[in-house]
Amino acid sequence: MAICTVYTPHSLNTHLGFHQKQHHHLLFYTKKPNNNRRLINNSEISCSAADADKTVVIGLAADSGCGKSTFMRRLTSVFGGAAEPPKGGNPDSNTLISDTTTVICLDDYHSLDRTGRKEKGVTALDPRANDFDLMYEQVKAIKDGVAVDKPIYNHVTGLLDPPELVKPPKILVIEGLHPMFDSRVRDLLDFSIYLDISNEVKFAWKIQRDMAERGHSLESIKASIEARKPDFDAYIDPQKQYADAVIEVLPTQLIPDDNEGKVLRVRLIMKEGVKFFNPVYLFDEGSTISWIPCGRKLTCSYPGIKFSYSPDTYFSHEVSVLEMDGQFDRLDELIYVESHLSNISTKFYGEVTQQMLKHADFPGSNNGTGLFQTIIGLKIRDLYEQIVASRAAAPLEAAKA
Ligand SMILES: Nc1ncnc2c1ncn2[C@@H]1O[C@H](COP(=O)(O)OP(=O)(O)OP(=O)(O)O)[C@@H](O)[C@H]1O
Ligand SMILES: O=C(CO)[C@H](O)[C@H](O)COP(=O)(O)O
Repeated sequence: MAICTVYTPHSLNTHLGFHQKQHHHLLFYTKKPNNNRRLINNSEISCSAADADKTVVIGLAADSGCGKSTFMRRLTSVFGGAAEPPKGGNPDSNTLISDTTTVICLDDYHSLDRTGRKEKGVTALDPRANDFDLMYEQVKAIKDGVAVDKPIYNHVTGLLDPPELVKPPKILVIEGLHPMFDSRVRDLLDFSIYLDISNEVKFAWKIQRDMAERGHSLESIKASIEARKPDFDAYIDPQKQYADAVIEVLPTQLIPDDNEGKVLRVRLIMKEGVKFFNPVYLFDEGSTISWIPCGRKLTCSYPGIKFSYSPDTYFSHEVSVLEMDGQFDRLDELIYVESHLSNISTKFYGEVTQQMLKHADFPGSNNGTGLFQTIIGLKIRDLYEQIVASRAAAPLEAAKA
């Protein structure tokens, strides 16, 4: 859909019965976007990509191996339909496309390939190994409705492959190490999320994946985490101050001196005052609540489950924090917890539980990581629908004025 402006002579306005006060022009919609001006019946018509059609851009930041792909699978599932790599394209493409969303991985903006980084002695987290000018230009172009030829960083070969075409989707998710690092890119984001995985938990997840699935040794995993840490602290971690929502994953406090890292304490930190985003709350908005739901309606084994909710400040911003410590024994009973949460942007009763059950095999489905990722997915759908509705209403309001 494009928005068109009709510039009419005043006499024609009157003749057509148009009610125009000042500018002698009218707005209308057409399904054929056209940037050219043309004359029809003495009226000049100019059309451009409607704001209502502009791509909504979401940023998801986290270190590698911190659950971005899992989160993306949960998010795209909320919109329905599976996300697939571009058909007939590079089999090592990092892009995932579904009906509504396109997820691009910011690793594709590495300016140095694996050898280049080794020669220069920089990590992929270092801004010098990334092309932020290109990232900005391309995300902006997509947001403005223009397709781009985006580079591909090939994680199999460590090389930069020939580019792939990315067409503007309804929702573009930019996920990776630096979506909020460059202020120009940051300003393009309609909503941003940071996955903040504590060192202990990151280590446990890395071991689980890289040792079990990729055959790496414990020593090499430790060394890789240590080698990345200074750049992680300098360039990745500070981005969390800009995020509209942070999912913080910590060791449990329910088991004294737990060092297994299996039971997790997960905090959903939600910024107040973000347009089109109303933080979730438990029982009573703005109160401080502590809730142990275990009992007749929720089966819990050791060490149980504890929820908390309270207002707080985070990097000088007012936030609401919802916390879950522990894990679910039976996912179908999650409906009991869901029914006590408000502002979760579901379209029907039990939608959170349904989504969680649908992806019960994803990592984190029995704890707060899966629950809060699902809820943020629903909040993003709601944010998208609100943005589209407000953009559609804006020109009509302007025309009425
Ligand atoms: N919520 C979770 N609970 C337990 N383990 C998890 C969770 N999320 C991710 N993991 C573990 O971390 C691994 C990496 O997850 P995922 O592939 O989603 O991360 P990623 O950030 O996309 O990684 P990369 O950037 O390296 O591709 C998973 O294989 C799993 O072992
Ligand atoms: O931090 C990372 C983001 O995923 C990767 O380490 C970075 O992209 C470099 O990739 P590779 O290790 O495959 O060369």
